[in-house]
Parts: sequence; C-alpha cells; structure tokens
Amino acid sequence: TDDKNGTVPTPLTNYLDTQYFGEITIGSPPQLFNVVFDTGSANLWVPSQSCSPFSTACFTHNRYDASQSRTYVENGTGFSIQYAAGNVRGFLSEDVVVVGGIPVVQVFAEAASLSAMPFIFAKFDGVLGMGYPNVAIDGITPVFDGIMSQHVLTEEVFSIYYSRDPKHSPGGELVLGGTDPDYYSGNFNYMDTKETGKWEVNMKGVSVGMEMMFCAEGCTAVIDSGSSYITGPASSVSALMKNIGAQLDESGYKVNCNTVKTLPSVTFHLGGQEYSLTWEDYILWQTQIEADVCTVTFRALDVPPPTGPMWILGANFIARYYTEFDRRNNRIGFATAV
Ligand SMILES: COCCCC[C@@](O)(c1ccccc1-c1ccccc1)[C@@H]1CCCN(C(=O)[C@H]2C[C@@H](N)[C@@H](O)C2)C1
Repeated sequence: TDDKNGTVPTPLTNYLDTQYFGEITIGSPPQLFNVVFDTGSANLWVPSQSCSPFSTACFTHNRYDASQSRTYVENGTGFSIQYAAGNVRGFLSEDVVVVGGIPVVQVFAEAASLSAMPFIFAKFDGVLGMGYPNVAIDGITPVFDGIMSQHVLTEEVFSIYYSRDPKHSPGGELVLGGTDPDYYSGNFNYMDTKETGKWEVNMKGVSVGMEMMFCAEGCTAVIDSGSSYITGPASSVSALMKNIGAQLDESGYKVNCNTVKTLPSVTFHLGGQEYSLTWEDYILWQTQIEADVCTVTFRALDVPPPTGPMWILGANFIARYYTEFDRRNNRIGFATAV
C-alpha cells in the first residue's frame, strides 16, 4: 500500500458484512490486535492478559501482556464501558499504540472482563474509538487526537471504506489524514456536525420509495462506523418493516427472499442531498442449505430526548457512501463508494 499523506492506509477485514475491523499494535515489541474503528465511541480497549481464564470472550481473543512490553507505563485507574449490548470492565494502562503506521503514546483500557454476550461472537479483539474527546470515558485523550497533536497528518481527517461483498479484498480501508480515491467516485458532499462534539448531523427526513415517511420535522442522524446496521426509533422502524412486509423473529427482521427485488429504496435526507439505499444495500441475503434467509439490516432503537429521537447510520450505510470524518472543519463528507 502506497503512502497517503504521511500515513499508511489500514486494510480492514469484512466479516459477513456485519463486523469490520483492522490491525493495530500495542507495546514494544509490538503486540497485534484487531479492533473495530468506532466513530460512536472514543476509548481504546483490548482484552488483558490478566483477564480471568473463565471469561471465555477474553480467553478466545488476543490479550495485551504488559509484562512483555518495555514501553508499558502502569496506570491502574478503573474503567468500565456499557454498550447497547454488552459491557467491558478493566483498568487503564499506557503504552505505544501504532495505527496506520503512526506511533502514539496512548492511555487505553485493559479489559479484565468482557460480557460473553456479544463478545463471544466478536471476530475482533477490541474497539478503537474514533469519536470526539468529550465522549471519552475518564477524559482520556482519544487516539486520533493524540495523532493530530503530532502534526503528521496533511489534513485532520480520517476516512472509512467498507466493502459490501465479503468475497472482495480488502474488506475495507481506514485512511488517516486523507481519503482514498480508489474507493469512491464523484465529489464529496459535506454537512456540518451538530455542535455536540459527536459524529452526528441534522437529518431532514427519511423517505420510503417516493414518500417522506419519517423524521419529517427533522431529527438527528449519527454516522456510526461501529454499528453493523441502521437503527431508528421503534415506531418508525416497525412502520417501515410493515411497509416492506418484513417479519420480526429472534434474530431480527426477515423478508421473503423472492420479494426482495421489488423492495423500495429508503432515502436519508442529509445536508441538502438525498442518500438512497436499495435492497442490495439493506438486505443481507444468506444462502442456506434448506432455504435462503433475507435479513433486513435495520434495527429499532429508541434513544430518549433530548439526545433522541435519532437514527444511527452504520456499516450498511457507509458501505454505500464512502465517508470522510473531518475534525478540522467539524463536518462529515459522503461520496459514492465504488
Ligand atoms: C462495523 O463493525 C461493527 C462491529 C460489530 C458491532 C456489534 O454488532 C458487535 C457484534 C458482535 C460482537 C460484538 C459487537 C460489538 C459490541 C460492542 C462494541 C463493539 C462491537 C455491536 C452489537 C451490539 C450493538 N452494537 C453497538 O452498540 C455498537 C455501536 C458502536 N458505536 C459501538 O460503540 C458498539 C453493535
């Protein structure tokens, strides 16, 4: 991979279009970890060597061993993070983290306990939050802020490409300091983030087919590279699922695979532009032995006001629209992914 603005792009792995992650190293000599680059959070954590052998989720992943690193600095402050599903508990440590070829001395969390659900299903080891400092737990300076303060980036931006087809390689790419023209076509359309210091924007509405059906009076859209799916208010998502004839079962909304090609586009009105997803973008078609399964990659999630009501645009959106996260201008840019 050639050099882009002083950094090396990080190729990402795409696991079944639902988990995207890439490699970083921590410590000297470097210890390898696969992490989700998550714009919806702002902390770095990886499983710890000191985690209990009974913590299956921890035991089946790469673990950081402080005793093997000559650049390790003890901290010991407690740490815990609660996700929509799952939680992580541990303690803080400091060491040299290398992301996209750039070293940064970083305070991160060693996870001593990981909830079995959902981390036993994780194909990655940890999470590297790419969010703003004000959402960082314990006020820890996030990795990207540590990199920006070194003034090695041509532009204070990072960009994410997620592939749509697990068979293509690479499954995605993170660029620090720029964008990668290999993965988008046309121009970027930009929109300012809300003043909250989060990767979220004002959305003007959500249409199904030609009809504006949701968020007509405006709402918030979070652009979240750490979410597999799109989430929306439960009332809106259930109305949308009813409209496309989807049934909710224990693992999400399903549609009959032979109706899929007739499904309407779902359009998100952001920054004066319309971003449409077709069935190819929002249906996960899994060929199984007995019958194919077609999962709708939308989930209901109610976030109470004042934060909500909100939609979270995750990997299935980013896979269609190559995304540039601009910390210099506090804006997000979308271009058509190729
Ligand atoms: C694109 O790749 C996405 C990675 C998968 C995310 C995820 O699907 C997952 C699946 C299996 C095992 C673990 C995790 C997982 C769990 C927690 C953190 C990171 C990954 C998450 C499942 C629960 C809801 N969800 C979030 O809240 C996410 C929302 C996001 N902002 C994070 O903070 C947590 C997404």
